[in-house]
Amino acid sequence: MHVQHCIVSAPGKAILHGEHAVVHGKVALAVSLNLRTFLELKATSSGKVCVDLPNIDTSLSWDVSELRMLLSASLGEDKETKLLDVELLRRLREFVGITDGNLDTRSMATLAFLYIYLSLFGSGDLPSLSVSVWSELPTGAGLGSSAAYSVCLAAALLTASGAIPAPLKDTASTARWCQEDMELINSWAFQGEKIIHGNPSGVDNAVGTWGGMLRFLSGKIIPLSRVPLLRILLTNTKVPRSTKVLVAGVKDKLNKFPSIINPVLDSVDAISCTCEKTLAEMTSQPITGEHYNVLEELIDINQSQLNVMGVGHPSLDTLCRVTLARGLHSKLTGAGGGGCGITLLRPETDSSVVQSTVQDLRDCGYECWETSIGGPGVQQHSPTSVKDEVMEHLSPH
Ligand SMILES: Nc1ncnc2c1ncn2[C@@H]1O[C@H](COP(=O)(O)OP(=O)(O)OP(=O)(O)O)[C@@H](O)[C@H]1O
Ligand SMILES: C[C@@](O)(CCO)CC(=O)[O-]
Ligand SMILES: [Mg+2]
Repeated sequence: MHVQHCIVSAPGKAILHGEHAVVHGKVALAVSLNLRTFLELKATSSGKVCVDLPNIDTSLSWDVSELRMLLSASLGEDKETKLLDVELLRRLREFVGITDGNLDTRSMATLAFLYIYLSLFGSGDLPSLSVSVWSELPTGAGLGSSAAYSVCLAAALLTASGAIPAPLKDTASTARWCQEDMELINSWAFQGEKIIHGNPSGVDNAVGTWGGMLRFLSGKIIPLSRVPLLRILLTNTKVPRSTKVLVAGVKDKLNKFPSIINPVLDSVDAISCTCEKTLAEMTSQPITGEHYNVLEELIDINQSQLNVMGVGHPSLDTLCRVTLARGLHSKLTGAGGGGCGITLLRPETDSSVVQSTVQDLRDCGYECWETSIGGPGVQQHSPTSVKDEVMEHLSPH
């Protein structure tokens, strides 16, 4: 089988409110970032499947014939399956050499790739191909790098398998899939997230697929079309952590103290709903300082709730303290336990205040970006439309 060459990308995300609570059926508000993951898929005739993941120093290849041995007769028949195929996953874990509890970056990324590749191509000839993925996002830092990776894998492999058409027409530089195709991409990306995360809510892959700002509740995705332009400072504390471990920790706390933790989760839900209402008001009425005061208070309360859930970290306390000393309010974003935080910048926040804050945070060893939010979801690119820097990482000379 010969597959088509394609380049796709998907955005990372920041969660404004509702991380962790969303895993337990509460509302989350999430927004795409202008930092993206790019994937290039090339057809080859080498009889091999090659994967290059430069962000995590990984370069692997397998003979198509050895991958075929992992398939059982029943595989690949249902391209819309919602449940993980535990038997395929068990074989892949054995093949990749993963023992239970092993969460290393390379194994998780390899497992997600092989699972989607074999599931989508398993019913026919397995094609030789090479896939390279490079991201502008920090890996494992709360900005949805696993979801952007999974969305890119799903979009490229579904397109290559012919399950969905390539949307890019002759002269266009970028193109997006239709709603139905995006739903299929999202459902396969969710499988990738399950492999990497254990028990994901699906909010991260939804933002990676659709982009923009979303309200997410129990798998239901509502795009928020009218949102004010928010200025956000992103800070990476560079403290490593694993989303899978943190999500499991909150579940343990909930099981141990249901009457204590359930009300916290309900309260987070109310934070997301109040934030959504405030954002809506900011697009239908003149924006006032009071709107920003409310957004700042919600950030402070939500950060305290996340600490109660056990997903805070001293590095994040430092972020909140350092920014508050400049009058700015911050919270962790994503799974917490280190990783990234967001700081809300008011429209009147002077660039000198932002610069001094960034300097204070750099002095703590952190990395900062003032970012624009609401970038497009998954898209296909023509090779000439991708920045040279990105192409250099995808196909180094
Ligand atoms: N560019 C990439 N190349 C290869 N693998 C990646 C890449 N980005 C993410 N991954 C995979 O995703 C894993 C990180 O996922 P994890 O969910 O822990 O963090 P995150 O998605 O960045 O944060 P959060 O889920 O809190 O938003 C890595 O261990 C790796 O397996
Ligand atoms: C911590 C969490 O709520 C967000 C991770 O970005 C996990 C999830 O929703 O899958
Ligand atoms: Mg993740």
